[in-house]
Amino acid sequence: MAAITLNALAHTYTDNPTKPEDYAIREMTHVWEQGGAFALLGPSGCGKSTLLNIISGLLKPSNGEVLFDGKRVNELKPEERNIAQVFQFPVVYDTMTVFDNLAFPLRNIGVPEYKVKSKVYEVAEILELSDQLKRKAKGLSADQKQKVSMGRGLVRDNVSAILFDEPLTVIDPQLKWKLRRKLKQIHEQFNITMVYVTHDQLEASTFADKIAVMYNGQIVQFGTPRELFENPAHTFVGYFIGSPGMNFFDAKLTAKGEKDALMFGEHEISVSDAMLARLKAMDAKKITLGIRPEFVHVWEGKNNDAFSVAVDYVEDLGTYKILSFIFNGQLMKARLSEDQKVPSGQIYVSFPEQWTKVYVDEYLVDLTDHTVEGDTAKEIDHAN
Ligand SMILES: Nc1ncnc2c1ncn2[C@@H]1O[C@H](COP(=O)(O)OP(=O)(O)OP(=O)(O)O)[C@@H](O)[C@H]1O
Repeated sequence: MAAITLNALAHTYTDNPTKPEDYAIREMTHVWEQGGAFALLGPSGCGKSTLLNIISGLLKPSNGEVLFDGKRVNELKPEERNIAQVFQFPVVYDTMTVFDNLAFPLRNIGVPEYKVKSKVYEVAEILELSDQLKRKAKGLSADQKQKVSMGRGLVRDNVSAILFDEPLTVIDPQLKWKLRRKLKQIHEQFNITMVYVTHDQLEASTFADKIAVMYNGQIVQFGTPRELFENPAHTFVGYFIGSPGMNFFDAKLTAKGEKDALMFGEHEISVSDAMLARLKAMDAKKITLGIRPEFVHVWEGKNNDAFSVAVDYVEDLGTYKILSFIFNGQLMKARLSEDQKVPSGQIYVSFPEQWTKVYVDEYLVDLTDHTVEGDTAKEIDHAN
């Protein structure tokens, strides 16, 4: 088991990189603490597999270091790193039995046969493969094969970490939740550092205690599912997490009498005086406001403090409804609870100050005094 540190890490697949876009991984410093269950979440092509392959040693980074428990491992081959990697597609030897597949990594390093046996039985029990041990892997279903792949990662006592690269892709939807729960249980039992790569926010938040959201080769936020939902550090996090994602609209800081105000067209959006002062001090040019549909307040009757907007349509999603409305020419969404009256025509909405997030050049302007970890802290500092 190990803490994994990525120190000023960057990677490019091109020979002569000249611009940030030439990098699949843009310079990042990040720590996966020992024993944690983490997810690496992001859209296709953002660099997730590249990062995982650098950690496991399949890929040599162009710049920076990988450290396990503080020791540099850049020069170590994958097999010397004691990392187990589970890929999208099961890696099993079809002609071998399930027992021999599970035993393979142990026999490979000369573990005595009596120990091999007890370890294989233990792991097979956890993965509910005990009654399959004598079968040839060839006849197994896709999810059973993937369980064998996972089992091969778990048999060794000394693994530093297990890396999962979209391991449930080939699994039937109704079995996915079962395997995900199994992984969680395995994590609790073995206390191994686990990094789980996915582009699915539900998969990430059901598996991980903390999620790293990756975008364009960078980790733009590392936090609990709740932190990502309530306080997205980057507009991409607001957009990518949540269903539907955050509403965004551009705003301008404008002098209004003695004071400054944040305007969306003709409408003044309420933010704290401290925020107005911060934006002025930053001389912010590109200001974006974000509010989640869950936090838009929809008034049942006329409310002079709220904005008058036009209902566009209402989508019924069973236990809740999504209201689409037009505000200042822009389509936005609000989530209505099951018992909330469905409005029509001209209605009133307001944006509670606490949930109206302010972004400058896509990064959150955070006035609270909490410590944010890793890259995000740096980037927020930079934005501030
Ligand atoms: N071997 C390679 N040679 C050149 N470019 C590559 C190579 N592998 C990946 N890339 C590029 O690097 C970027 C990151 O790819 P990567 O596969 O790491 O992303 P990903 O987030 O894992 O995507 P996916 O979920 O689709 O696998 C992409 O632009 C991709 O085209």
